[in-house]
Order: sequence, then structure tokens, then C-alpha cells
Amino acid sequence: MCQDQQIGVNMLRIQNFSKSYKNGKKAVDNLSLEVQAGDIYGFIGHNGAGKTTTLRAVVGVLDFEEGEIEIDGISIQKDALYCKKQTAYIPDNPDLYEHLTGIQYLNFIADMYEVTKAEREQLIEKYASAFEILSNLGDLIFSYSHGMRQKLAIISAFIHKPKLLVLDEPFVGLDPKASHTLKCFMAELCKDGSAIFFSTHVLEVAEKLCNKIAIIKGGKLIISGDTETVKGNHSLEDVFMDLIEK
Ligand SMILES: Nc1ncnc2c1ncn2[C@@H]1O[C@H](COP(=O)(O)OP(=O)(O)OP(=O)(O)O)[C@@H](O)[C@H]1O
Repeated sequence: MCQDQQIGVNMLRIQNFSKSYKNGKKAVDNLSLEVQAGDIYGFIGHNGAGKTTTLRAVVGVLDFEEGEIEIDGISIQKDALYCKKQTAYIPDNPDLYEHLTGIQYLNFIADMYEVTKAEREQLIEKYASAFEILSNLGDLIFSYSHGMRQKLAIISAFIHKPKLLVLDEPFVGLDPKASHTLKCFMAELCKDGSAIFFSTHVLEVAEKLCNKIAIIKGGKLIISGDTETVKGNHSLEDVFMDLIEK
């Protein structure tokens, strides 16, 4: 069902978020940004800039003391369960249950998110066919290649139609066809009223796919907004290099 009427509603609001690790390292410093329904929001920055730290705080797997994070208008500090139900997260190196088969894993996730039997069957068929792992779903995850694991994690996220999809380096390990398929499904999800916030080092992908971009450097957000505004008449790579080297 098309939910275009939701486009523009805040799905993620990060306000003055800071995170220091126990060793005293301030990984993120006073970061604020908003991701709205319909947005494909790219989060870019050099190695160690603070992207994963931010993403992990957003999805509730990393505690933080400073700032506020709201998902679909609800504070994750106040109602973490509600927020987690609206969200799917694919880390940069998904840790899947190796002793399950692919289909057992997908059913486990579908059960957790209360996806009906009819709907899960239809969506698993759709996504697993598109990612060409339908015939592998009966095999143990233990036997999957890195790319197949990545595809399974992606399918598990899409089958419960999250309002907010958070991805950390989702294109790493995917072959060109699977990357293309993922981009199409990301666009489809956002057209249906969800929002995507993802980190990437692939600036060409960010430039083409994202309607919004944020650049983080040394834990501080240095620019964010509409892709066209962020890049002006330049390529995103030129803008990135310029900002990072300043
Ligand atoms: N568990 C941790 N304990 C201490 N410091 C950490 C921890 N995790 C990350 N850091 C530090 O926080 C900073 C930000 O790391 P983070 O993983 O968020 O960066 P990133 O932008 O995702 O980098 P990359 O592009 O390399 O994945 C880095 O200086 C890193 O060393």
C-alpha cells in the first residue's frame, strides 16, 4: 500500500547527541539531524568519524548519556521497545545464527515482528528471488558466503516493512547485481513512506541514491541537508575531499 501521505513526517530525530567511550574517547560530539518519511539519507565520513557509533545509538544497541533520539516521534530512552519495533538495523558485519537455516532465520525474525504467514511467504519469495538465494534458504547459515549472509540480513530487514531502516555500509560484500537490487528496494521502501538512514564510503552511490546527505568529521557533523544543496555544482567526492581536508 502506498503511504505517500506520510512523506515528510519525522521518522528519526537526533538532538544534541554525544557519545564518549569508557576510554575517554569522544566519538560523537553534539550531533543533530532529522530523517523524514520518504528520505534516503546518506551518512558519510572518514574511517573513525563516528558513523557506526551514531547508528548503533539510534537503534538502541549503544547506551548514551547526552542528547535525545526519537523514532517516529517517540524517545528511545522512554520507550525502547516501541522504537525497536519500528526499526530494522543491518550492521556492517551481521552476526546471524549460524546453526539455523536461512528460512528458519527469516521465520524467526518474522515471528518477532508479527508478520502474518501469508505476508511473510510472499515477501520472502519476492526478496529471496530478487537476491538469488531462494534455493539456498534450506541450507545452514554456517555454509553461506559473506555476500549471502549480507543478503539474508537485508531480506530479514525488509520483510517486516520497518518505518526506519538503518544500514551500516550495506553495499560492502554485495556483487554489482545485488547492489543494484538493494538500491531498487531501498527506493521502493521509501516511496511507501518509510525512511532510510545509512552509512557508506561509496560516494557515487550516495550521490545518485540519496535525497539527503550528512558528512561527519572527527565526531562533528560538518554539513547536512538536501543532496543538491550539499554538493552545489560539484561532485559529492569533490565536496567531501574539500571538507575533510580543511
Ligand atoms: N568500543 C569502543 N571503545 C572505544 N572507542 C571506540 C569504540 N568504538 C569506536 N570507538 C572509537 O570511536 C570513534 C568512532 O568510531 P566509529 O566506529 O563510530 O567510526 P566510523 O565512522 O563508523 O568508522 P568506519 O568508517 O571506519 O567504520 C573512533 O575513534 C573509534 O576508535
